[in-house]
Amino acid sequence: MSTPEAAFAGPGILLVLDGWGQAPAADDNALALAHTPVLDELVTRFPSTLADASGEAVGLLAGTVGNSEIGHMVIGAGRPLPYDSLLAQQAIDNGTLRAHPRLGTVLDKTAAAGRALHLIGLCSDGQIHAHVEHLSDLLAAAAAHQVSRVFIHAITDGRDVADHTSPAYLAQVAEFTDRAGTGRIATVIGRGYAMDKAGSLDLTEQAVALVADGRGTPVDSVDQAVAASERGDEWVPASVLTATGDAAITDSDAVVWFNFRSDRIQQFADRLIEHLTATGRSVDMLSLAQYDTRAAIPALVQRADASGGLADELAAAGLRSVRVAEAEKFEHVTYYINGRDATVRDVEEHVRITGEGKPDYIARPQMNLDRVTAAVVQAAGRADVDLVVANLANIDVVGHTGHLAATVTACEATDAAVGQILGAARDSGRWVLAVGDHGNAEKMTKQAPDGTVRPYGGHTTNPVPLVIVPAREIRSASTLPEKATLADVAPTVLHLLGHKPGSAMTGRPLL
Ligand SMILES: O=C(O)[C@@H](CO)OP(=O)(O)O
Ligand SMILES: [Mn+2]
Ligand SMILES: [Mn+2]
Repeated sequence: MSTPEAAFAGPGILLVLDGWGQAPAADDNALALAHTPVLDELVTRFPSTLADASGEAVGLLAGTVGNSEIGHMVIGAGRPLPYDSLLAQQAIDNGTLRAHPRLGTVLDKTAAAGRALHLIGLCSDGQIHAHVEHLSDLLAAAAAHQVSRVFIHAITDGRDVADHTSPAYLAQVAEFTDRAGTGRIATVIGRGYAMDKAGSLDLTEQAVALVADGRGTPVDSVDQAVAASERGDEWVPASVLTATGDAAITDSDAVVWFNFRSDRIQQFADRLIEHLTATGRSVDMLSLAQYDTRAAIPALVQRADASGGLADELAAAGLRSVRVAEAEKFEHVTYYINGRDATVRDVEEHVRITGEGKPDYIARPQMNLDRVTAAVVQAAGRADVDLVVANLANIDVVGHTGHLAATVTACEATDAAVGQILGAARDSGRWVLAVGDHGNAEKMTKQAPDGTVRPYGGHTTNPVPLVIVPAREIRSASTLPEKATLADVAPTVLHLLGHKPGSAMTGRPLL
């Protein structure tokens, strides 16, 4: 491997622009509509390429949109990692999920005792947190083990899929139960409540009371539940299907969570476990994939090993890094980029920027970007810091609102922040590697199954820009390979820092 050119070598900044995808200019492309002189100049003036951030290139099923977890994990690991959604799908396809001994034991016990099985999860095919078809396999397993009382506690989406599509997914669930010959939808609630991860326990408690105690608005149909929301599928109020009858969790029941991604379901799982324990109910609980809950829940699919990534290499080389992000993406530049490892290594400093009050992303698309930027600039000015790792969250977080004008403002705010960070990098003699973790804001509409084009705040399969800004003016024009993936980021970062890629990394230095 060659040594990096002098203009590139040395301390640097790894800047993840969350949700920064590439697509041709169009009237639903917020990044193209926004006035972004800094980002525009970045990709034309400095070595840049497009990196794959979705599907097989990062460890997802082919054609699956990228997401922040796998995006940051692959950026850190320097190799694609079979993600939980892929592992769950493989376990379904090869029959090991429904034949899982842990599942079999729980189902047999439940059937023998005449107890109920509760299946809780997000009902859509967004494939970021869950896939509704995984529920179908669990229903088939329940039927095979003669569990006759099966209650589905459905969480509606509207974020990873177009809004107002939840009735179609709930109809699909009804088809699954018909086909399996067991199971009924017992409750419905929006993910805004059931999948809060901001610590808003008042929201989580509504989901807990619904599922554990059957406390919610009585409804005659799932459509009635969905129609009661004034803010789309994400905020469907806690609803109890009267036709299903009493589906509260009783002692010795079984609970299986079918989200594969932990971050947004773990707060609910934690609180449900605590509530059941406090009310003297002991249940058998399983989760599809591993959750980061306070009390461990046995999982049906084990996580891929993500060790040997950037954090381990930086620690081995004694290179100091400062990680900066606002609350929404803090775990991404710490826990996920470190390979789902919560250890804070001696050479790491973590800076979490929090705002005041409840964020309103449409009213304040700037979020707390000024403070994130200030923290990055401050860390960049420190001679003892080899690498600053930062996530600028706005493009993705505001993009999720599906609100085009607010997302355009978020892109413009990000552009100005990148401008300031580039200035600080020049002053401190640092290179900057800027990269998206998956697409989002470059596509703000989606065609619904009925042919209508609707606002869409979710992620995309588009590639992401990857740019390397040298520490000093370059004389010879360096170019990057035409094709890259997120797995190339860690090897490139280590190379720019004057080190070899880790032996576990399969990505390559791009310079
Ligand atoms: O907000 C989230 O939970 C997902 C979308 O469902 O986005 P991200 O992968 O960027 O966290
Ligand atoms: Mn992201
Ligand atoms: Mn996102």
